[in-house]
Amino acid sequence: MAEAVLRVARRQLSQRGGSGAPILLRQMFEPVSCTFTYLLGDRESREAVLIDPVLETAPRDAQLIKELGLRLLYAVNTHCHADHITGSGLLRSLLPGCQSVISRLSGAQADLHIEDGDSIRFGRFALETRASPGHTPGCVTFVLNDHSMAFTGDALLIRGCGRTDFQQGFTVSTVEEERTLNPRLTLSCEEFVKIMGNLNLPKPQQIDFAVPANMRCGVQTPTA
Ligand SMILES: N[C@@H](CCC(=O)N[C@@H](CCS)C(=O)NCC(=O)O)C(=O)O
Ligand SMILES: [Fe+2]
Repeated sequence: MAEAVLRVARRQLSQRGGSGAPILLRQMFEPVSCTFTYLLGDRESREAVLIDPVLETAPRDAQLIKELGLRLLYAVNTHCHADHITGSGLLRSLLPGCQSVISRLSGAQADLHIEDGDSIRFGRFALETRASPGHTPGCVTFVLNDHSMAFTGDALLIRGCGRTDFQQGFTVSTVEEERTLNPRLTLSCEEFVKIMGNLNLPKPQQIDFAVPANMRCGVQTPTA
């Protein structure tokens, strides 16, 4: 499912971090599961993080990271995905030094487990971890430390939200837009619970093998 980048408090999609230093941002798309993967890097130190990589496109992402002269520190997951296998396990093999990351509450394996309030640092920047359960209990949102961007995974979608009935575009919007225009977020609590309990969506096609694989950080080979 499409991942949403939200501009917080009406700020334009920032190319500058809290330190006043330019940040490198790339959005990449995986067409089978319609997943957006985000690469963020510090142009000075060349340290980078990748948010929600997909197994099939991990080699593409690794190639881009090498071409840009970046050093990937973390391949992070917003949640244990049901519609695709994460690329975080493969990336730690393709790019030595990269660590896989997911929330402790996801119950999934990873090199690093994060919790609400934890910061993921890369160069002069950091992603702040905010718990955003609902779609899954372990869903987190990553907020850039200058609060210009938020990566919400499937917890909050543009004009929608992630389904709540299983396992425990240039896609940009703003928190204000979603508060006022999102058809689900403008309902009363009772109406929201009723709608979400009656979506009657089919199971994601890859769920039966994607979730078990993602509980093991995707597909990975042992590191030396
Ligand atoms: N067709 C897709 C899965 C569609 C789906 O269930 N999407 C999830 C997010 C990915 S886990 C969701 O929460 N959708 C919300 C909605 O309102 O549609 C597939 O089979 O892969
Ligand atoms: Fe999901």
